[in-house]
Amino acid sequence: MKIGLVQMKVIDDKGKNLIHAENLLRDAASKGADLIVLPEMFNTPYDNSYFPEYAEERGGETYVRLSKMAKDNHVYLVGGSVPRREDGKIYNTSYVFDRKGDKIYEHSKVHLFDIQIEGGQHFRESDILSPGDKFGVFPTEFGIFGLGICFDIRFAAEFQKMQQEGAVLCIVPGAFNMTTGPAHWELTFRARALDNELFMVGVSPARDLDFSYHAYGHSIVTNPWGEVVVQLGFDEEVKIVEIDLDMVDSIRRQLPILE
Ligand SMILES: NC(=O)CC(=O)C(=O)O
Repeated sequence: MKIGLVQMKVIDDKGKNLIHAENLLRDAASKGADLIVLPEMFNTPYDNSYFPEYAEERGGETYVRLSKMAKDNHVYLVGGSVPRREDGKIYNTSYVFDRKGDKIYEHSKVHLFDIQIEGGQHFRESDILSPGDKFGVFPTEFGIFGLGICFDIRFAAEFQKMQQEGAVLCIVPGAFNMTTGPAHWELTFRARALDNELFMVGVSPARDLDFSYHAYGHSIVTNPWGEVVVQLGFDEEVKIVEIDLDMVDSIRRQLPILE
């Protein structure tokens, strides 16, 4: 299968972010992508101060546009994530659409990004966002896939559970930063892939020094042997990556740790 990684720049204008995502997604689809992944918080700058203004209910403008992008381009789409409003709370939510534009799954970030690294990054998503309460998997024509959002990747047991529920590939829209990115981005994607002998796909926003939060970029695909299949730089880029999902069974047979 071919995966389109859309490492896009995100600005303080939801309408322009949506148009930009549509254009980049069309480009990825025209190059043969079956599954396209957008970054964490792709319609808003990644900063607590923007989330209330950008938040929409499920079924809002961003949701409708994502569904149309999937249908018009006949692709599976993991719509990065967006601030979602429900019952007076805001969640960091990722919607997944199939080739017909039907929503087949959604995940709200369970483990919120609250860190205080001495001399480095500070962030408290929980000042504004509420956590999701579950992880799961969803079927596709290629096999069963799992989904987490950014900080969720640090919780190995959640990915082990997705593997036990049949996942052969897990997708993580994420926005690590210039403290955690160089230290842990590649490491966590390789580790979760190797622990569970599956493919991992991570898509970040491109870095933009005009905003308070400097995303690491480096969108990545890692394989069941724990290798990096592809890793981008920090700038905006659309990349198509071909993977062979038969590698999952092959590695699990040769190195039967999951048994
Ligand atoms: N956006 C995030 O959740 C960032 C993150 O997980 C990190 O470790 O950095």
